[in-house]
Amino acid sequence: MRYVASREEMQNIDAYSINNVGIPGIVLMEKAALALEEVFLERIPTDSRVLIVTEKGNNGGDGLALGRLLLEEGYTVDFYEIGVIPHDSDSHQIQKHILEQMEADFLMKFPDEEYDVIVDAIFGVGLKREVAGRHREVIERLNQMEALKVAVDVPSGVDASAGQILGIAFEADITVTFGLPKVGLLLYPGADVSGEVIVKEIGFPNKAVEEIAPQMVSFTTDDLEYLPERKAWTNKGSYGKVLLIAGSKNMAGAALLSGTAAYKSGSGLVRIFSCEENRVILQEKLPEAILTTYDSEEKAWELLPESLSWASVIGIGPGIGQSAFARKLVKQVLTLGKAPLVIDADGLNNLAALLQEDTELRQLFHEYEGGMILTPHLKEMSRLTGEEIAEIRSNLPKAAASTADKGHVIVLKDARTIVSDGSVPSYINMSGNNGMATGGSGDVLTGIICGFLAGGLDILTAARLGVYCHGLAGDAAAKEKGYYSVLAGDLPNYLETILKRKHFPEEI
Ligand SMILES: NC(=O)C1=CN([C@@H]2O[C@H](COP(=O)(O)OP(=O)(O)OC[C@H]3O[C@@H](n4cnc5c(N)ncnc54)[C@H](O)[C@@H]3O)[C@@H](O)[C@H]2O)[C@@H](O)CC1
Ligand SMILES: [K+]
Repeated sequence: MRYVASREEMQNIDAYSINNVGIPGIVLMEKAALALEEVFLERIPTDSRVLIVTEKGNNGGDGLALGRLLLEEGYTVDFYEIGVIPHDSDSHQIQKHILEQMEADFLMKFPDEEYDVIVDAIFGVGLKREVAGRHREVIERLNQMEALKVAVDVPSGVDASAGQILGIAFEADITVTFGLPKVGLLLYPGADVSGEVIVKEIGFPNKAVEEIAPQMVSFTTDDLEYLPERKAWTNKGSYGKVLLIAGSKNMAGAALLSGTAAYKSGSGLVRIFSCEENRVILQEKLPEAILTTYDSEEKAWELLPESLSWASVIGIGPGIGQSAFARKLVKQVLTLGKAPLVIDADGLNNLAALLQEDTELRQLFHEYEGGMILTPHLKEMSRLTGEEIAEIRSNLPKAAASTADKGHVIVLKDARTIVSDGSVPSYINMSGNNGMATGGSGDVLTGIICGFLAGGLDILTAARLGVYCHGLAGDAAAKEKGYYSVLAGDLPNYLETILKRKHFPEEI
C-alpha cells in the first residue's frame, strides 16, 4: 500500500524532511534531478535537443539541476526561464549560480527552434491559483510544439490536490513525480495531461511520510499478498457460499459474468438466483454454479428466504432490472439478509428509489448488520444521494467518503475508482484502463468482490482489492487485445493471471 499525497500533504512532507529531520532542501533537489536524469538516460538518446522551461521556485530549481546533469551526459540543452515570479527560492538560486559558473546559456526570448524534448519545470506543487499572463502564453506555446513532453513533479497548471486544470496545463507525455504520487495526477482531468506517471524515490524519510500520514492510499502489486489465504486441508465449504441475485428475462449475461467472476476469485460455491428463462444458458456456460430459478413471483418469494440463509455472502443487482418485482427483491434482501452484502447496478437504482419512498427501508438499510458494499458509478451515485453528477465528479474522494459515513463501504466507480468506508485513508485505484468501459465490466467487479468476501476478507479490503485486481485484469486484457476490443467476458480469464501471482510469482 502506498500513500498518495495532496498538495498540502506533499508540502508538509517536504517541510518536515527539511526542518524536522534535517535533510537540506538542496539535497532533495539534487536527488530529484538525478531521478529525472535516470528517466532520460533510460528513454531518450543523448544526442537529443532539450528545452528546459523554468520559473524561480523549487520546481524550476529541479529543472536547472536536471539541465546541468544532461549537459554532462552530452545532451544539447537550452534553458528558458520565464522569470515573472519576483523572488527565487534558495535552492533555485544555488542551481542558477552553478549553471552560471558552468557558463550555460539562458535564452533571452522564447525560442523558435525545434526540440526533441521539452521539460516543464514551471510550477510543481507550489501552484495554487489560476495560471495567467506570461505563464499562460508560454504553456500555450509549449503545448503547440512537437516534442516529447516531460513534466517535473506535476504538469504546470494541474492542481496537485484535486486534478483540476487551473486555467491551462502543460500537456505531458511523461510526468516524473517525486516521493509519492499526487492525487491530482490520478484524478481527471489532471490525469489526462499527466501522461505516464513515474514515481521516483528521492529520499523523503519514512518518518516524514508517516508523520504527515496522507489521507489517500493506493495499491501496488505487493498488495496482492492481502488476497484470501488458501490452506492445504480445506474443502469447498472453506471458501464461502456466494448467492448472486442477478439477471432477468433477456439479461442472463449479467448473472453469468458475475457468477463466473465469483468462482474465478476463489469462492467455494456460487449459487445464482435468477428467472427460469436463464436456466439453460447458465447451466451450459457455468455448470459449476448452483441454480435457483423462479417462474413466477410467488415462487421467487418462496425460494428466496432459504437461499439467503444458505449464503455467507450476498450480491444483488447485475441485470435484475427496475420492475416492481426487482425493487421488492432488494427490499427482501435487506429485510432477511444477514451476510455481507454487495449491491450493484439495478440493485442500486432500486435502492435509490426505495430510500426515497420507504421509511421502513431506510431504517433497514442503515441498520443492516452483515456489512454492505455499494458499487455505484457516477449516475447511480447521483440517484442515491441526489447530488448532481458534476458536483460528485468535482471531488470524488469527498463524495465517496461522505456517503460511506452512513456505515457502508462505497466503491465509487469512475476512470479512477475511489473506495471509502468514511474513515481515512480512502483508497484511489490506479489500475485499469478505458478498454474496461464496456457492458458487463461492473458485473465482473461485483463477482470478484463477492469472491474475496467469501474467502474471508473484511468488506473494506475485499472492496479495495476487488477494484485493484479487476483493473489489473483489464490491463492484462488490453495488453493482448487492445483498448477497443476488451470484452467483460475476457476479464475473468485475465483475472486468473493476476491472482496466480500470489502463489506463482516466478511464472509471471
Ligand atoms: N521543498 C523542497 O525542498 C523540494 C521541492 N521540490 C520541487 O519543488 C516543487 C515545489 O516548489 P515550490 O514550493 O518552490 O513551488 P513551485 O516551484 O511549484 O512554484 C513556484 C512558485 O510559484 C508561485 N505561484 C503559485 N501559483 C502561481 C500562479 N498561478 N501564477 C504565478 N505564480 C504562482 C508560488 O509563489 C510558488 O511558490 C515541487 O513540486 C518539486 O518539484 C523538489 O526539488 C524536492 C525538494
Ligand atoms: K512542472
